[in-house]
Amino acid sequence: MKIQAAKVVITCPGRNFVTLKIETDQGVYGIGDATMNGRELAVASYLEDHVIPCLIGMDPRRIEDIWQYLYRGAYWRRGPVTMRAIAAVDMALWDIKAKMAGMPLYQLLGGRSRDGVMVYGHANGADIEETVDAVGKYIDMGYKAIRAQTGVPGIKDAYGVGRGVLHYEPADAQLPSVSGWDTRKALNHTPKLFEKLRDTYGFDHHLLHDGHHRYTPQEAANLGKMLEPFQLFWFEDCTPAENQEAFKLVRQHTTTPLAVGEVFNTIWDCKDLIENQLIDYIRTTVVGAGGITHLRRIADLASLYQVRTGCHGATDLSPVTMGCALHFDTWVPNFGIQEYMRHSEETDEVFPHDYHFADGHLHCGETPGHGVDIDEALAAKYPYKPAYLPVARLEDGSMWNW
Ligand SMILES: O=C(O)[C@@H](O)[C@@H](O)[C@H](O)[C@H](O)CO
Ligand SMILES: [Mg+2]
Repeated sequence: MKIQAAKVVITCPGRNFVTLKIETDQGVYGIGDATMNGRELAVASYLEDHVIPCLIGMDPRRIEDIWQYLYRGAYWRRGPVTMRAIAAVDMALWDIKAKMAGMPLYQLLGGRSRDGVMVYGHANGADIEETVDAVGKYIDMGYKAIRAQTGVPGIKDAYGVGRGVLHYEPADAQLPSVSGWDTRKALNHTPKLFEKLRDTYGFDHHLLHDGHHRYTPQEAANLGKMLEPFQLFWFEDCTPAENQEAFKLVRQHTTTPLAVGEVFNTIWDCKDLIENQLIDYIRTTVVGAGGITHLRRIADLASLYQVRTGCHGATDLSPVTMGCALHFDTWVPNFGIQEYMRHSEETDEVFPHDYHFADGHLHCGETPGHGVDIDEALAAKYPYKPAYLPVARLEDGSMWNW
């Protein structure tokens, strides 16, 4: 069996997606996601110019060997571009293998560990009242877990506050828009949001919060401590994690569970955090961290230390990643939660899929493969549009972490 052809499809049904399609000499094809929000064309070129020429003629059944070929063979290891390109190939090859086996992907991974995948949605609002209403809407839709973000008085476009209710989309400008940040104001405001949420809805639902890399370790520890009475499911990206040691300081001071890893690419980025039990949830996902083959390794390492998975699932991760993640989540023994930001209707039409939401959970389908396809004719109707994520500046103009 041979890989006969492969191509990259770029489409923008509301936001940009980069998709790899691998075709075999036996008529079976597989699909993989290679989207990197705001830097899409870099991965498309990496695949078209440097990966596809090597794939032609290879045996698509050799998933592990091809993974190692692309990782070791590049010499330049790791990084978001390389690992997304490898991830796209890996997803497509697992799709092909599962289609050939006539099984849904989770069966190949080891079979079902749970009936459904608990997901969390994004509730946000311009102020506390709006966010409290938004959380209520998610509860009404059946969600068991909800991430809550709110506008902060005096901060321009605080992180996580979108314009739409269900389809919040941060990458929306031809050039990066400038948002504001002020740690003091956020520290004053955020605990009030969670106090109000618990007063209004009680303690039956899981609540989550994303710090989006804004705090220093000491500030993160302070916020984690202030949030303890409200029993969060997790406090995410409380401080930048390039320096994994930084989490020691946070950990020493708070029992609020910590989640990190949506910007990680490999097991090496999370090794120290996991081995030192400095986090509770690892957020690496299929597209970001080298596909199913590598994500499985991260999850196995994490399981030794009682760290559970919490795959990133924002809208910039295409339905192809979501499909793969749901098969992974259905199997992985140390599953924690899955993020689920809904895609627009246009996106769902371009990527027909068999997963569905019911009762606070997502359920992968039983179609052989990962269950997500691409309608290329429809994709062609939505050409690529440059779109950047915002940047953040402090009041005095200094750059900060968005
Ligand atoms: O937790 C999250 O979902 C966020 O941190 C993401 O929305 C993130 O901002 C985007 O994926 C960036 O592309
Ligand atoms: Mg996040």
